[in-house]
Amino acid sequence: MIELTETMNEKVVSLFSEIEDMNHEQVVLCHDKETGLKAIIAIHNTVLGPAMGGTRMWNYASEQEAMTDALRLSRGMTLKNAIAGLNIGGGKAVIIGDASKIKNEALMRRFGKFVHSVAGKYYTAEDVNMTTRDMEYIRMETPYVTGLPEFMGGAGDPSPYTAYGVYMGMKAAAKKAYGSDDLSGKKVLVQGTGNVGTHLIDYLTKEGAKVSVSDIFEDKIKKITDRFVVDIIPADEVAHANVDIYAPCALGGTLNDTTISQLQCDIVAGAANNQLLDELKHGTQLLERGILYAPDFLINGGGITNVYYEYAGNHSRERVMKQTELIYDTTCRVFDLSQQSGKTPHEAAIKIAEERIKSIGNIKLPL
Ligand SMILES: NC(=O)c1ccc[n+]([C@@H]2O[C@H](COP(=O)([O-])OP(=O)(O)OC[C@H]3O[C@@H](n4cnc5c(N)ncnc54)[C@H](O)[C@@H]3O)[C@@H](O)[C@H]2O)c1
Repeated sequence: MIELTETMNEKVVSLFSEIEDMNHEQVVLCHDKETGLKAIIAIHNTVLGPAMGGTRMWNYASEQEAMTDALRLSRGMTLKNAIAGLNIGGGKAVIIGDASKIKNEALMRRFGKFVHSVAGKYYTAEDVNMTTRDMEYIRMETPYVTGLPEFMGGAGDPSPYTAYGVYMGMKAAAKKAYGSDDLSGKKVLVQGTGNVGTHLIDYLTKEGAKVSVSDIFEDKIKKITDRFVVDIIPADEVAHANVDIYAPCALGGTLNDTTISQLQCDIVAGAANNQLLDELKHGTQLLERGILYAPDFLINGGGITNVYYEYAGNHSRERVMKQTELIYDTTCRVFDLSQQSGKTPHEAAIKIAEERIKSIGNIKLPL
C-alpha cells in the first residue's frame, strides 16, 4: 500500500469537496500509458436516464483545470437535458492534450473502452476538437456513443437544430421585452459566425432583422458576406455595439465585469455555453441593468435534442424540430417565473430543470 503524504491527503479531500459541491454521482479517471490517454468521465446525474454529453479534447493548463471543466460541463448537461424535456441525465468527458498532436485511432479506441467500462451509464458524442470520425473509432469499442455520421445511422450535424432553438428563445425574449416576437427591423448582433451562427443569421435575415456579425477570422466573415446582407463589427467593439439583441455564438464568459456595464442591448440570447462568467453575480448584474438574458443552457438545447433521438432510435428531422420549438414556451415560462420570484432567468431555469429531475425521480421509486 502507498502511504499518503499530507499534501496527497489534502488533494484527495479537495477533489471530493468539489464533487460534493456540485453533487456528482461518479467521476472516472482514465489513463493509458501506451496511447498517452488521460481523460476524465464526469457523470453528474442519471435520475432521468443515462448521462449524456460530448467529449472535449483540450490542452488544459493543469489537471485541476481539466477536472473543473469536466465537473462544470457535466452539471450543465444535467440542467440542459432536464429542461429540454429529454429522458437523459448529464455527463461530460474531457481528454487532456493537444488534439492536433496526440489524437489518433488508438487513443480514441482506448477512450472508447473506458466509455464502455461504465456500462451505459454514460453516452458520449462530439464536443470541441472531436469529429464524427472520432465517434466512429469510439463505436468500434462501445455502443454507448452518439453523434455518429449519417451513413452509420447517426443524426448528423446538430448545429441547425441548435440555431433553431436559439432563434425560438430569442423570439420569446423579444415577446417579453417588446410585446411582440416579430424580429423584423430589430438590430441583432451575432458574435461568432461558425456552424450555429451561420444558421442563426439565415433565420434572422429571412425574418427581416438588421443583422450585424463579428468573428476573429476574416474567412469566416467572408463566407457570411458572400451569402447575406450584414454589417460587420470588429471583435473588440462587440460589447458596446448599438444593437437591440446580442447573440453570443462564439465562446463562453462574454458576460462579465468588463462587458456588462458597456452593453447597449435589451436582450442577450445566443448559443455559446457558459456565457455568464459567474452565474449568480453576472446574471444579477444583467437583471439590475434591465437586460433580458435568455439562459444559454435552455435555448441552445436543440443540438442535444437531435442527439437524443439518435440514441432513442426514433430520429426524424420533424420530431427534433417540433421538440426544439418548445424552447419558445419554456423561455416564456422562465421569464415569468423570474419576474414573479425576483430571481434571475438563469436561476429560474435551474429551478425548472431541478424540479423536473425531482418529480420524475420520485415516480421512479418502487411502489
Ligand atoms: N454546435 C452545436 O450544436 C452547439 C450546441 C450547443 C452549444 N454550442 C455552443 O455554441 C457556440 C458556437 O458553436 P459552433 O458549433 O458554431 O462553433 P464554431 O467553432 O463552428 O464557431 C465558433 C465561431 O466563433 C468564432 N470566434 C471565436 N472567438 C471569437 C471571438 N472572440 N469573437 C468573435 N468570434 C469568435 C470562431 O472563429 C468561429 O467562427 C460554442 O460556444 C458551442 O459550445 C454549440
